[in-house]
Amino acid sequence: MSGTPENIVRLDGVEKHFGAVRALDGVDLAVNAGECVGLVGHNGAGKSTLMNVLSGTTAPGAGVISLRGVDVTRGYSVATATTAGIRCVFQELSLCPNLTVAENARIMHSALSGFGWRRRAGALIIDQLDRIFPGHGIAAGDNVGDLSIARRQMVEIARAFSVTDTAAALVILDEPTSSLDAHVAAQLLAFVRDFVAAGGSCILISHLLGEIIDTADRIIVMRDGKVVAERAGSGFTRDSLVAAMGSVAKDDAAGRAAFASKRESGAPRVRAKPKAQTDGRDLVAHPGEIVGLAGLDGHGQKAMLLAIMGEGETGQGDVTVTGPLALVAGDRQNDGIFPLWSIARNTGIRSLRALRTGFLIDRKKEDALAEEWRERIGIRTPDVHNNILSLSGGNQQKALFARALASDAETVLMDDPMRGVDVGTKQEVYGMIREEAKGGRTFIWYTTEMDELDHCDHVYVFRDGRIVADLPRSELTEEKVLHSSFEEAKS
Ligand SMILES: Nc1ncnc2c1ncn2[C@@H]1O[C@H](COP(=O)(O)OP(=O)(O)OP(=O)(O)O)[C@@H](O)[C@H]1O
Repeated sequence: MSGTPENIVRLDGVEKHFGAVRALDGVDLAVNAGECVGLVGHNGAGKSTLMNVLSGTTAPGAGVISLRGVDVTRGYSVATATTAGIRCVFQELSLCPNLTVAENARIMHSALSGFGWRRRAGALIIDQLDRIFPGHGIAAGDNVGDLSIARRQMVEIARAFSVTDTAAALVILDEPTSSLDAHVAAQLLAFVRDFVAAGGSCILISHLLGEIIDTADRIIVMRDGKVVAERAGSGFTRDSLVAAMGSVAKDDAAGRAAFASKRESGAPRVRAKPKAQTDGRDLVAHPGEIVGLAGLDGHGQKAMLLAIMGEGETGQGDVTVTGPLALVAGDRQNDGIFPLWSIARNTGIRSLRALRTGFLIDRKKEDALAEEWRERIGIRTPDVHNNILSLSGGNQQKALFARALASDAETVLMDDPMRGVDVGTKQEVYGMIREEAKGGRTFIWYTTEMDELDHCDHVYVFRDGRIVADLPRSELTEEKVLHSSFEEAKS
């Protein structure tokens, strides 16, 4: 059972257990040359673990791995995978933040050694960025730690597709568009189709079912560590995919229609004017409102959220806030989780006052809060005392939501918060946000997903650090948002 030479890679009966958790429970999978395989499944289904096995970073507990028809299970490693041209774009990006873009390219491509390596590494990565993301605005000498998460994602993708001594035979992309805006995501997906047409192979992991259906030749659905469905991409609709995932997702259209948008009057809870704003526009959010921030990524939306969070002290704008705030950070790894702490401590950290007994944090109260939210938001873990890093990416994101929603914040700021969250959970969280807003909570929500703007009472479109459009929900259309996003800001 070691497949045929057409199989770039083939797995038979692969298993991986983490204690009691069966992350992979007998997975069979084959990828051929010249095809894009879509991989979908709920948060914690086992997709990233499967990718880690393929890339050689996780050794399976059982099963057979073969490359081009040859059984390579014994001693399979990162080096074996690299030599075979298997490249990965990880969900939690793997670039070194203290190095430049060119230096990060050098780390992956050992052929870039010797005299003038820095110049050659820079040329290689910039050339690939130009090919995939024309107009990317990234320079070879930029420090990766200074780049936005979207740009870091672009560098990681370009690095995986770059060719030096070994060609990229199979590129595995784990949620590659989750922090890209619609325009840049479309550039990537078009490139993937070209790469596959030229004989390359891709595994595309995503929770954005539309992009999977449009891009993948074949779609594999995982549930609880098993492959539960496999068909040609054209054989699935969004609904049949959701059903195969065993997701509880309901069509949210009814919920959205029933949601009566309103612009409240009276004293706002937040009033904020971006630093670069030269006209009279400002962002206003009243109690009970859901306010959306839109536009192409990197045009001042995150700076606006941080200016509000810092109540103007970041110097990024004029801000007036009343009441406590909480932030669901966009960069989960760097700004969101405390990686050495348990799920319970990560959930409770924004509610310390409520969790105190006397001067001390009451661990029983902290556990009770974490248990309550594990149930409410469906965090998949056998134990809330486990380290936060034992959760899948989407489940870590749910813990960050729980942290903000469980807090006493009257205004919750959300920086593209659905990154990596599965379709079923998203619908539940949308419902929770609407309920909380009905109860008087304010949400200010930056999103790169156009559909999510439909949940907002009011949307501000950003361009070049300024608000360029201000749309009540009744006037909101995708066309208007795109038009404003690309329009030059008037000074
Ligand atoms: N290092 C680890 N220690 C303990 N459990 C782990 C570890 N890595 C993964 N798991 C568990 O294995 C299961 C599968 O996780 P995996 O990250 O593969 O899911 P996923 O399908 O990629 O989810 P997501 O869509 O959220 O990224 C989860 O229950 C997760 O908690």
